[in-house]
Amino acid sequence: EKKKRQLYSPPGPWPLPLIGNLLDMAGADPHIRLTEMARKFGTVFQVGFGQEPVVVISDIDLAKEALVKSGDDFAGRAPLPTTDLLSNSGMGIAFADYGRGWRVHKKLTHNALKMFGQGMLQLEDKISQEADWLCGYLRDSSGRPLDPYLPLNTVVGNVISSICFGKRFEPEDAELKTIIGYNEGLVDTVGKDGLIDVFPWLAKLPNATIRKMKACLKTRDSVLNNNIEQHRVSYKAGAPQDLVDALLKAQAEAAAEGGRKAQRYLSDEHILTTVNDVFGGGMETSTTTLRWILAFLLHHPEVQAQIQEELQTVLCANDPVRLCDRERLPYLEATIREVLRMRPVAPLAIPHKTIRDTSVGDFDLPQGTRVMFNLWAIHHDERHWTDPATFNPARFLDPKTGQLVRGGSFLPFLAGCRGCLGESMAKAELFLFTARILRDFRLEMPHGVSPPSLQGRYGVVMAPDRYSICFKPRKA
Ligand code: HEM
Repeated sequence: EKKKRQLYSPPGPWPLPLIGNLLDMAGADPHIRLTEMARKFGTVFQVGFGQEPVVVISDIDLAKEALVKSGDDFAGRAPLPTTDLLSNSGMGIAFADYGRGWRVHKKLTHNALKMFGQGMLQLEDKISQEADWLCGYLRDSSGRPLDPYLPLNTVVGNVISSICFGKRFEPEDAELKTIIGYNEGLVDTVGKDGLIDVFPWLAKLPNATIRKMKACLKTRDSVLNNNIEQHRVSYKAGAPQDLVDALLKAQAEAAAEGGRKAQRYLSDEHILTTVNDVFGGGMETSTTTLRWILAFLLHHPEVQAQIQEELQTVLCANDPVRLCDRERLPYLEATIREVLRMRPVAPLAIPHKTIRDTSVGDFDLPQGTRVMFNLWAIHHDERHWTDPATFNPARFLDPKTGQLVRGGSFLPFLAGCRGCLGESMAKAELFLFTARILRDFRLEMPHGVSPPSLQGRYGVVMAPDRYSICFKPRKA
């Protein structure tokens, strides 16, 4: 049916030689500029990052058509200098091109997440344990101003670490601090100095971003290698206890089979890159979303109060909060969704590439086309949302029943075979941590300080600036 229609090349601003549309991109964050361009050129348009044209999709139905209905047509990744450095030239999951290596690692990791947490009570227990620790830590602050960055990073990091390495850390732990430190450094450098990724030859010149990145990667490799080596010693054949065990088991099986799979897809470097993707993909994203949630609640005490009332009505006094309570706490869920809508931590997701000639809407996309999904534009689409710039959790609720409504122009984890690997884990963390914090504490700004800016700094992870909160205990 697609073949019969007349298809066109996506429209877009006229590119200059060499620099393409870089001048059109200047002066604002890329997701904002690209949203403005979509208003002018349409929900599928083309823009030149240097000499490389990129097609930008800014409509929920077309995004779903590309990601879900068109199967794996859009499931490729294009190499970029900074992500190549991060991923040892496309190993692991997030920055690996479509193909057997990506599939092997995504499947192994997906299964390990299922086995060691996700989808099972075990994950809920791990998060609840961390929430106990978190609430204890916040209580110890006795309502004095506290920056939630470190404690949130600790609990989120511990959930991931227990799945990857089978261990957790205290916040003062030197290894945890090193992990948080290099992750922060990588978030600060990957994809940030956009020019390096637009003009790859720049990466070959002396360059502060690349230098910083390489230093972080050196530390990362040594921390992860240490843990992997310890597992090599402790792993009992046949009984994997965590993700690293599961990857080592797959490596041993592939080696026993002979052939080239072990070297081609399951070398030590491959294993390291996958573990890094799970830490990298899971830590800053979830921590940052939790920091956005708290920031919005500081601006909207009425929303905070309504969530607390809902928690009080639905849960009995000292009952633990459980994942199965999500259905009964629709306003809390709606608030989390509203924050994910307004501040998608990855507003342009990760760039995709078409793996064969294909189409989206009325447009023709040859094999190898770079494609970006503009989540910011999709989440702020005025055709779907009234006053998209206004924070209003109730937009996710049916006004008659008060229950959550599905769908909407909303895709914070993307979709399809390239979609976020940690979606259920992230949702469980956002729900349980937020519920526990709000059940135990009233969030207040320190005296005389205004609530944190909701502007956000653009980067691989779009984050609010650091801020402090007074966590006032709600009950003895
Ligand atoms: C609030 C938290 C999170 C958000 C908003 C988020 C969002 C996203 C988005 C938008 C993508 C890009 C998908 C694409 O390009 O199609 C992605 C990919 C990914 N995420 Fe998440 N994520 C979160 C948490 C996590 C967690 C906890 C993990 C760890 C298990 C994780 C692991 C990954 C991986 C490995 C990928 C790459 C998938 C692939 O390329 O096939 N994410 N995530």
